[in-house]
Amino acid sequence: MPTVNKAQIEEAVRMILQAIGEDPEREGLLDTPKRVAKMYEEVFSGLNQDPGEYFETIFGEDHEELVLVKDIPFYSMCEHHLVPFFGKAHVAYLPRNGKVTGLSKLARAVEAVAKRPQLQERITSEIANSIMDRLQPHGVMVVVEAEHMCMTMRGVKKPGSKTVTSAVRGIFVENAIARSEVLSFINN
Ligand SMILES: Nc1nc2c(ncn2[C@@H]2O[C@H](COP(=O)(O)OP(=O)(O)OP(=O)(O)O)[C@@H](O)[C@H]2O)c(=O)[nH]1
Ligand SMILES: [Zn+2]
Repeated sequence: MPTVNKAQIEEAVRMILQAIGEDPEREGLLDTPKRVAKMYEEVFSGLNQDPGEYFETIFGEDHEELVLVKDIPFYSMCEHHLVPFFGKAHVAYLPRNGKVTGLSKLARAVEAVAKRPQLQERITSEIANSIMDRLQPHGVMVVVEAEHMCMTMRGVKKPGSKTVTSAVRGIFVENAIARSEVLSFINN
C-alpha cells in the first residue's frame, strides 16, 4: 500500500525549486521531483506499519534471560527539519511465559518506527512500548545513539556530536544490576 501521494510531492518539490530561484525545467532538475517523491515513499514507508505486528512471530521457548540485539543501524528523518538523523539502536528484553520473538523482528520494528518523520525520543519509546504490549516480557530496555544532520550541517553546526536516548520498562526500572548488565553488553 503506498504511504505517500507522489504526485503531490512532485508538485511541492517543483515549487520549492522555483522558490529557491532554480529552474525546475533545466535538464539536471527535470526528474528531481519524481526522484524525491520516490525517495519519500521509501523513507516514510514506516507510516503505515505497526511495529507490534512483527511480534506475532513467537516461539514458545523457555528462556527467561536476557536477549539483546545491538548495533542495529537505522536512518530516520527529523520531523523538525526533514533532514536525516542516523545511528544505532540496541534492543534488549527479558522474555516471559515463552514469548520469545524472532531476532530479526526486533530490527524490523526499529525500521518501522524510524521510517517516519520522527524524534529520537519517540523512536526509542515506541520500540520499547510495542515490545511491552505484544510480548509482555519481564522488562525492555532500548538505547538509541544518533547523529542529527540538523545539528551538524546547519544551525548549531556541531559535527560528531551524538545524542543518546533510552527507554526502560518493567524489571529494568527497579533493578540497577539488570540495567548495568545490558549496558555492559552494549558497550562491550
Ligand atoms: N528533542 C529532540 N529535538 C530534536 C530532535 N531532532 C531535532 N531536534 C531539535 O529540534 C529543535 C528545533 O528548534 P527550533 O528552535 O524550533 O528550530 P531551529 O530554529 O531550526 O533550531 P536550531 O536547530 O537551533 O537552529 C532543535 O533544537 C533541534 O536540535 C530530536 O529527535 N529530539
Ligand atoms: Zn532537526
